[in-house]
Amino acid sequence: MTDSVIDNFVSWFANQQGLLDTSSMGIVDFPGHGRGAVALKDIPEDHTLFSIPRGLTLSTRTSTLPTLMGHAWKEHGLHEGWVGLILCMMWEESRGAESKWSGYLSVLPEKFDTPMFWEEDDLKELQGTAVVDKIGRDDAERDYYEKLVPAVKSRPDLFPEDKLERYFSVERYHLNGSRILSRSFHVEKWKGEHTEGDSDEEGAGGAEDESAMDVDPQEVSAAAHVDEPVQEDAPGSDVEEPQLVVEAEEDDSDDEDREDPADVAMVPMADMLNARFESENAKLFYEERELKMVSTKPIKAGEQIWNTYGDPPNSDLLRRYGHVDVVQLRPPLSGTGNPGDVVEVGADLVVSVASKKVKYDLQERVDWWLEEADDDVFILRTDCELPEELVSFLRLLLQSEDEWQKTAKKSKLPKPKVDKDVLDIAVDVIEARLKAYPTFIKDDEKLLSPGSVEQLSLNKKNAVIVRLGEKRILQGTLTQLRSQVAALSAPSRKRSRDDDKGGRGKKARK
Ligand SMILES: C[S@@+](CC[C@H](N)C(=O)[O-])C[C@H]1O[C@@H](n2cnc3c(N)ncnc32)[C@H](O)[C@@H]1O
Repeated sequence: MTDSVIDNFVSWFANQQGLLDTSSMGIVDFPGHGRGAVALKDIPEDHTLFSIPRGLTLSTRTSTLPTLMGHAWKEHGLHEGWVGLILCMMWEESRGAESKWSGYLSVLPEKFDTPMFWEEDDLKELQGTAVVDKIGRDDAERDYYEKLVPAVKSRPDLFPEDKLERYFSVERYHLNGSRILSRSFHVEKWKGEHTEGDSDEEGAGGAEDESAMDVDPQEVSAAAHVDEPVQEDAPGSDVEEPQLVVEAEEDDSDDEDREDPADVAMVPMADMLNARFESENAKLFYEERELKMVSTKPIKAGEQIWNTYGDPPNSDLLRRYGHVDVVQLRPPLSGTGNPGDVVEVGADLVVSVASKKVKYDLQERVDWWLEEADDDVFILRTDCELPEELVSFLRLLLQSEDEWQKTAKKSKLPKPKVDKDVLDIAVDVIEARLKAYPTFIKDDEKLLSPGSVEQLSLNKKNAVIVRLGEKRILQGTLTQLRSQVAALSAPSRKRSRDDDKGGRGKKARK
């Protein structure tokens, strides 16, 4: 990206009433990271680096397209998921300089390194990882053909024939979906805010967010902040995952997963910041009329200004952003990788391992578990502890018929207490999970070693880093389990209270 492109973007931002402290922050290329923000001088904590008027965010609330389409917006299902925002982005782009966001859209990426765009040969390298089943290309495409195309065809006045191929193709649809996946924020309305054009017809509104009701200025300081990304499904599914979440601090609603698609917004300038595990030194806050990027730590001149993407595992970083984090790992793991990595262990794998060990049928208790605990995936982390939910599930599967009848009667999940039987079966489960990967740890370490890693393409290298991170967690968990088995088997040793405890010692949910 040349300086002039960035200069044009910065001028556009200023012309649209965005305020950038150009003496404190610059935008430069960071090799391997694309563009990012750099501190041009020492910046104290709590300094506003830039602010963005709400009307400059791009969402289905701020684009005029939903209003222009009227009832057809909802009739075509554009008020659900990301398809509406994708269409707004395509339409704004098709308007060229007439669009308020032309200076922003022209700096958005035209290419992604995410697995959504990989060839089969590269995708094979991810076998066994949490990425494979979550790419969601088919779901996304269904929305394109079933909602977007009929909507576009119904309004040739808005979507002229000669612009369809260039701006409204399925390729542009995926590209804009990936722009949302890697750069959008969750921006809620200000409390009590009423947007002109908003009505009970969800998504029918379209005017800019400037008609907010009067808010006590005191409340401005209680602004909410950008928080962790929601980790859910891929674009095209019902529940979406904006890159970053701005949420009201006091809002603890149970419904937070069911986000309003109108809250998903592209935020010019704020999406220029990169992120790295636990490196955050700036964060986006929202107020009644604007969003502000504020330093959360002192930043030295020359340092990169980092936002947070919520420190997700490498599987999610790769799938959503196209990069991975490699930093120092913490004990019990060693070497480098992403301390936020996880391994997903499906309940179906656990059941298939258990069913080889027990003589009774497990279906009834599995159905009960799914009903009561609603957990069909267990998450192992880099602490290499058995998750308490998995311990509780294993205990359930190992219960005698009598015990199981009592459990069902009490309607209470088994306590996550580890004993030899649980440990033995947990070892079998982890060993079975390791078999999902076609290569061994030593193979991956060799591929990433100096002299070898240079031969790998970026996609292959990232895939190996993701799967190695997961395998190290499994191997570390196996090591811990085996030492627990050895401790329990040692006849003379008095067991400590810790030997008895599974996972992190908390009670299983319920
Ligand atoms: C919100 S944008 C940040 C700005 C972006 N670098 C650009 O050039 O426009 C997110 C994208 O930045 C890149 N990125 C962010 N953090 C990174 C990191 N730690 N390492 C490599 N790439 C990173 C990834 O390509 C990601 O999809």
